Amino acid sequence: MTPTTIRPQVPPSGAVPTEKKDALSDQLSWRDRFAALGNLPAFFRLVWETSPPLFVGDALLRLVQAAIPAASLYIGKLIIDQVVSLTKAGGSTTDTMLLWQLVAAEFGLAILSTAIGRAISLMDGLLGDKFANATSIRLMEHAAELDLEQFEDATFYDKLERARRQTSGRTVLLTGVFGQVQQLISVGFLAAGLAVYNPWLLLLIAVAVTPSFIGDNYFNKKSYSLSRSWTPERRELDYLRYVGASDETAKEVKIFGLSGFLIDRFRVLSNEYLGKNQAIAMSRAAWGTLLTVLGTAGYYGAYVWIVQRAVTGQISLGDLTFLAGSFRQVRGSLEGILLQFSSLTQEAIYLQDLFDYFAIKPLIHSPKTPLPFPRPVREGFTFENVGFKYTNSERWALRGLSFTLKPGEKLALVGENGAGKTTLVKLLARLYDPAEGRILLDGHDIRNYNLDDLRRNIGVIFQDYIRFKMSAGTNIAVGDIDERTNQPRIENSAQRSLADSVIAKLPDGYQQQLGKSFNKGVELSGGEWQKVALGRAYMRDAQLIILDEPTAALDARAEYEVFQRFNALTEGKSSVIISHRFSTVRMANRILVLEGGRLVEIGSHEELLAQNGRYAELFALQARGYQ
Ligand SMILES: Nc1ncnc2c1ncn2[C@@H]1O[C@H](COP(=O)(O)OP(=O)(O)OP(=O)(O)O)[C@@H](O)[C@H]1O
Repeated sequence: MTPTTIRPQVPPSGAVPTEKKDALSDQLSWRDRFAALGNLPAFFRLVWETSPPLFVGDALLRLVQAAIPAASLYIGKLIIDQVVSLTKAGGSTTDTMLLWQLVAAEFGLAILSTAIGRAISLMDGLLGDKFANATSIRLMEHAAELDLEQFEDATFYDKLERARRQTSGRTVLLTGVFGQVQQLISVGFLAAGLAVYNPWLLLLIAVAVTPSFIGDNYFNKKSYSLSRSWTPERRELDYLRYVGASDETAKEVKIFGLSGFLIDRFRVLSNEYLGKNQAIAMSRAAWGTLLTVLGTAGYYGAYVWIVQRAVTGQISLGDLTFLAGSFRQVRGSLEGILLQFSSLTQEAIYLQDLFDYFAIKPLIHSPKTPLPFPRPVREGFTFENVGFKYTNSERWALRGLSFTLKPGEKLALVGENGAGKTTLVKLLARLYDPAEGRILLDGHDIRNYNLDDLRRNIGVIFQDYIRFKMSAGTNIAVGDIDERTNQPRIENSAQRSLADSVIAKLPDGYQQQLGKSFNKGVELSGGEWQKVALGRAYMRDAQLIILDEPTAALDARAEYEVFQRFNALTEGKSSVIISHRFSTVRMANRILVLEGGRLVEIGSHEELLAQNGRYAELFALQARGYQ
């Protein structure tokens, strides 16, 4: 197996009950495997929901197909017996008639079997594709509900990754399970025929198939635990492949000459995995051969018994072919079922990943009975002793933060890198909830409002905004995606953010595909992208607009102009601006200075200069740079 097809796996963690299974994956017992089969009903429900007609059609066809082998063997027996009696008796026309009818029936069955086989693969394919699409959509829908914090958790990410892979691989499970049931029914018919002659034959079959089943099961378990323990590395391999071969990284990879470093790392990791996997594959092949020889010996034991009975005249020639054929088929099918059973349970265990992912519930959600969102906001947003720590960090990103953002106020956040400015903004938009204290809106905790209402009333443009590889118009419309067909509004927003002059230069104007990776796509400069992204803030009819340094790539004149216009255009609305340029910051009504997650100063530009504290110091530092 190449690294590309390495099963997505997860490292042990104790967060969710199912994770226990991860830690024990080396000791997957029969009980675990049977327990994993418990996922199948839920899986079938999902498949059924995908398309009831295809599901039923597939099942019915397989039922008919299951009966064909036994019927065909039985007709074969009748044909041979008929031929034998005809050769003995000289053959009358009526007897020959029956013979030809039997041959025609056998022919009919062969055609029917082929046709049904084709129809089944067609239905499996259609159903599998539909199921994969439906699951991908559910996956995205569920991802949209989850918290930002959950995405930043490595264990969660592994789970998401594995679930994502389930969507394409599940067709295998679908065909596998359907095929298993079909084969079981088929074996039932054939075994009934064998049992009529001698029930001991069935026991002999069981003995013949058990060794290779045990062997295969053992090796499946080994591959499973190997691949499961490899999730983090597999993610790293994916990441290396992306960094090593992507339009977004090509520039830096070239400049810093990183390709050798990346490829070496990839090679080491992938070879390590390959080596481990190869070892398992080789011992599996060796043991598999040995155990199959044992099984074959069992089969020939039974064959000898059948042949002997035919020679002594205890059974007819037709019986001989029927029994030998049935025995061979039952053995083959049973082996198939048992072998597939271990891979089936393995698939069912992987299925657990998908269900685990769907079972993750967001912690940030709307209350059952939300308060109506104030329009207009009357008192503003009040931080009351707010503290916040990222899950994966011991440090408080923000602590003891108290201030009020009044309606209509223009607030600027100032502080050195890592001071907590972006974190404050994320808390306002409820991307996270505070660990300590509360944030109030018009006197009520923001958790009491509908989450969508809150977010609809807050427009945030982050410093790492997304450069959608879509049209220029869509790149602005994402600010209020419901208005994406409202061209005047898009153009108006572009005008306000100064993106109109950028778009005017594009060959296809607002329809212009942005991003080089698409045909006829045009790449913008950093500053041009920012003007387009800023347009998103104007698309939205928000009461609070937050700009988290989205202007850093603008030249000084453009940034000055953007903020002058911003102040005029957001008249009456509250705004929060994060910028490291004091020429911008000083335009705000009030400036909030953060240091190490704490509020150290708050006031207007003049007040803070007069205080001669941290702000004055930072201001002087920057001013000196311009002298
Ligand atoms: N997703 C995260 N997980 C863990 N820690 C984080 C995360 N995001 C930020 N931090 C940490 O929280 C602290 C505050 O980060 P924040 O992004 O709020 O700073 P900032 O003031 O916006 O910085 P900058 O000026 O560099 O944008 C930093 O120490 C940072 O390392």
